[in-house]
Amino acid sequence: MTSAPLVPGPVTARVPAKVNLELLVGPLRPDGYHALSTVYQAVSLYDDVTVAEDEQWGVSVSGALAGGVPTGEDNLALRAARLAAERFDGTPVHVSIRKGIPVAGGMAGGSADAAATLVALDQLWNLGLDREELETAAAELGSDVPFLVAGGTAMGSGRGELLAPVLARGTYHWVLALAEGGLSTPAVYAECDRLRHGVPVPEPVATPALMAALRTGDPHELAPQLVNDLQDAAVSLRPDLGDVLSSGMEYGALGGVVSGSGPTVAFLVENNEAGIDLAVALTASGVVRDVRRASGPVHGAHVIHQRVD
Ligand SMILES: C[C@@](CO)(OP(=O)(O)O)[C@H](O)COP(=O)(O)OP(=O)(O)OC[C@H]1O[C@@H](n2ccc(N)nc2=O)[C@H](O)[C@@H]1O
Ligand SMILES: Nc1ncnc2c1ncn2[C@@H]1O[C@H](COP(=O)(O)OP(=O)(O)O)[C@@H](O)[C@H]1O
Repeated sequence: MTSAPLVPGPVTARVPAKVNLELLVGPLRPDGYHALSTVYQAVSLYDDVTVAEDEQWGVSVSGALAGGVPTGEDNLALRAARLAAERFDGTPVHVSIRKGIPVAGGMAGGSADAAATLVALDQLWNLGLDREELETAAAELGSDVPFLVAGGTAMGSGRGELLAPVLARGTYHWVLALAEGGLSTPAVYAECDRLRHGVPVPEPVATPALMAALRTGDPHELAPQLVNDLQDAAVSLRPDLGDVLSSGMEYGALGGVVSGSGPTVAFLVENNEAGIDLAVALTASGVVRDVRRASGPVHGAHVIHQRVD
């Protein structure tokens, strides 16, 4: 008796969001990107991305946060799948995304989906890619895609795609204030350039005090080191973020910073209980649309499920 050939079943990868603990923005480079020195931390808000063999390329998005995500060729996960197919001789897949990461929120949701797609296809197509091969493909898709493959806490240089490990002890607790609508990353970088016009901008260098704070594992040490050179630009485009930042501090956050290009604001709190208190206070205040609690660091994109058909 001959049995039907085994078809590889759909593979699901889970991928976290990120916050930038430090985001130092250097001069605009000739290729249109800014030189960066950043420290990323992966935090426990997740998208789940499933890839399945199909007759044609496609992508679908579900979940309460799915609004605003493109479902055509612009979707970064679909772009990741097509890039992987070109490079590794793959056939069409359908990508299904369950969104738990705010869209256009400065938490790298699209980049996360691209990272998860690469990791899931590595398994679906049995490619056996090593970390370097995954991160090289990731860098072609966006500056912070390699970090979403890596996860943890890491330093990013170049345009953000060159990663180096950072020694971080402990677990940090975050309250994330979500905003109505998103901010465009290129628009925020452009506003940063506009605000700094005529001011000399040095090459960015990671702050030793931040690295020292991360080695202590103490959120009180980390809080004063949180810094984002895009924050003024994000607040300039969205002045309501100024109120969000001051409310969070008033209600007991140890520190607060706009996440990446915003408009999400990340508040560092002492522990889980303090996170619950701050989330309740911010929600009751009406200054934020919605809040999420998260902790970090967590792992980067990883396979959580493969169905065997
Ligand atoms: C600002 C950051 C901070 O981590 O995150 P988000 O807020 O988007 O999550 C990143 O730099 C976003 O990285 P990513 O979203 O991957 O950006 P990319 O697709 O590579 O670039 C989109 C556009 O952002 C601008 N850009 C991006 C990276 C960089 N180092 N300099 C830039 O000027 C450029 O205008 C570029 O065309
Ligand atoms: N899979 C995806 N998830 C979210 N946004 C996506 C995706 N693919 C493309 N995009 C586009 O990327 C833009 C930036 O989204 P996102 O990566 O969530 O934010 P940010 O760059 O602020 O971290 C969105 O406005 C959306 O148009």
